[in-house]
Amino acid sequence: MAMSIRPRRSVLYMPGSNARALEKAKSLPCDGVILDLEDAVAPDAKADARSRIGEAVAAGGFGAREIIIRVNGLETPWGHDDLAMAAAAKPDAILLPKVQDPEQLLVAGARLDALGVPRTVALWAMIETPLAILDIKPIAQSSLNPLTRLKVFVLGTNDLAKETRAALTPGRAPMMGWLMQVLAAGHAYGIDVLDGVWNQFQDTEGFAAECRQGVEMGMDGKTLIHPGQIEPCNAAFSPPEAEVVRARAIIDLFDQPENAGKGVLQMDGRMVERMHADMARRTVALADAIAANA
Ligand SMILES: CC(C)(COP(=O)(O)OP(=O)(O)OC[C@H]1O[C@@H](n2cnc3c(N)ncnc32)[C@H](O)[C@@H]1OP(=O)(O)O)[C@@H](O)C(=O)NCCC(=O)NCCSC(=O)C[C@H](O)C(=O)O
Ligand SMILES: [Mg+2]
Repeated sequence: MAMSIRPRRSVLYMPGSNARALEKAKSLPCDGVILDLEDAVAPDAKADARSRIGEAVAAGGFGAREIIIRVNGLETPWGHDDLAMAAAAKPDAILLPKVQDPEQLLVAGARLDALGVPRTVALWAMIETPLAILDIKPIAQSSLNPLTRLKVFVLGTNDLAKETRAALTPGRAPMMGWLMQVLAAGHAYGIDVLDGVWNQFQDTEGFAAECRQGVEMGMDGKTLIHPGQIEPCNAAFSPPEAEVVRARAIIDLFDQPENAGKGVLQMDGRMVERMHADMARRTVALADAIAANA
C-alpha cells in the first residue's frame, strides 16, 4: 500500500508582529511556517500580532505550506486569547510552547474540542525544558489519546540551553543525549521531530553542518529563523536522487513474484531485508510528496 507522508524539511518561524514577513510566507519555498506569538513578540505587541495572524490565516493563500500558529502558554496572560484566535482561524496545527506534561496537551485538546475545532487541526509540542526531556515518553505516549491531537515535537534548543545551562556548541555534544531521547520517544509513537534553530543565520557553513547532523540523527526537518536558511535546509533533508533510485530498486526486487516468500535478498553485494523495503517505501513516499509540492 502506498505510504502518505507530509514533508516537514524546513519550517520557518515568523514573528506575528511582522506584517511584511507574514506576506512573504506566501512565496517562500519552505514546507511550513510557524506564525509566532510567543518569544518573538514583545508583550505590548501581542494583541496586534494576534489579530494580524488571525486575519492572515483566515484569508489563506499559503499554498501547500503547512501553517502553524505558536500560541503563548495557557498559563500566561495571553494564552487563552491566542488559542481562541487559533481555533477560529483553523491553521494546520497549533504549537504549544514549553510542554512538559501530557496534561497540558489534554487541556488544550479539550478546549479545542469544546470550541468545535475539527481534529484535523493538530497540536504540536515544543520540547524545550528539562522536565519535558525527563518525561518525554509519557508526553509522546499521550498521542495515543486522540484528544491530544499530538503530531509533531519541535525542539526548542535555546530554551533548553537557558533552563539547563548547557552550552549550544557546534556539534551539540552537551545536548546530544537529550535530543536523541526526544527522537526515540517521538518516533516510537509516530510523532515527527523537528530540530531546533541555528541562531547565527549568517554562518552558512555552520548551518549546513547542523542540518547534516540533524539528518543523520533522524530529524524529520529543522526549524528556521531566516528565509536564507530554507533552500540549504530543503537540500539537506531531501533524499538524494541516488538514494531514491536505490529505494525504488529495493521495492521492485521484493515485488518480484519469485521473491514473494523471501525475507532476505542480496542487491549489488549488499544484504537487503524486508525492513529495508519498508525504509525504501518511506524514502520514495517522501521524494514523491516533495515533488508533488514543488
Ligand atoms: C533574525 C532576524 C531578526 C534578522 O532580521 P533582519 O536583520 O531583518 O534580516 P534580513 O535583513 O537579512 O532580512 C531579509 C529579508 O527577509 C525578511 N525576513 C527575515 N526574517 C524573516 C522571517 N523569519 N520570516 C519571513 N521573512 C523574514 C526580512 O523582512 C527582509 O525582507 P525584505 O525587507 O523584503 O527584504 C529575523 O530573521 C527574524 O526575526 N527571524 C525570526 C525570529 C523568530 O521568529 N524567533 C522566534 C523563534 S526561535 C525560537 O523561539 C525557538 C525556540 O522556542 C527555542 O527556545 O529555541
Ligand atoms: Mg523557546
